[in-house]
Amino acid sequence: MIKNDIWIAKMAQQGMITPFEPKLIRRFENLPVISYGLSSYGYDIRLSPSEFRIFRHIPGTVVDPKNFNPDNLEPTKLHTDANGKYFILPAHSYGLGVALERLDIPENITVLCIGKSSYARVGLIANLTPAEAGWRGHLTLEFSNSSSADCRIYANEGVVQLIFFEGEPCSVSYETRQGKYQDQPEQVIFSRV
Ligand SMILES: Nc1ccn([C@H]2C[C@H](O)[C@@H](COP(=O)(O)OP(=O)(O)OP(=O)(O)O)O2)c(=O)n1
Repeated sequence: MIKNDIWIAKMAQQGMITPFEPKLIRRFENLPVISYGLSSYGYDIRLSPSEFRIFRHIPGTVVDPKNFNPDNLEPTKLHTDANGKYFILPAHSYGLGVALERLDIPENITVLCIGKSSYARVGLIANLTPAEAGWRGHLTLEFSNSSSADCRIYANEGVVQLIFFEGEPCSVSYETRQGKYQDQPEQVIFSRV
């Protein structure tokens, strides 16, 4: 069953989401922000200002998830203006960022990471991915700008929402099988095999 705000707040106190914001924040220092924090049946995490990378084509090469070449993912600059701190994802491009929050997923919970409507409305698609039972770390977040216009993506503000589902206890969790993306730090982690 999908977990509610009461359960999410209780588990966050035990370390499931760090830092944790117990209500949905829509303004910060009197300025509107892309919302983050606890919602009725989920939690909206923020984009870390630490790093954002954008795919670029290197003529004569093909991106290989089994043998990833970091040259294909170029770091991009963090900008600042009166509206906040932001990265720019160019039109029709794909970029990777990282979550500001550290997660520690319980052994009987699966998390779905899905997009926020405000970004969906401007053409920014967050790739739909799971965080598995027993996984810990900072999520690597994947975005595609499907519109023909460059788009801002704000750091320190809401970027992706998490939905928590409880299941019967599993026999092998991400922790017990020692998954390769366990304990991700607050930086973009490339595809591995
Ligand atoms: N946006 C996301 C979604 C997930 N993860 C982390 C948490 C997941 O538990 C872990 C593995 O996710 P998948 O099972 O989708 O990845 P793979 O199947 O490719 O890897 P593995 O073989 O480790 O399961 O990656 C992440 O960093 N960023």
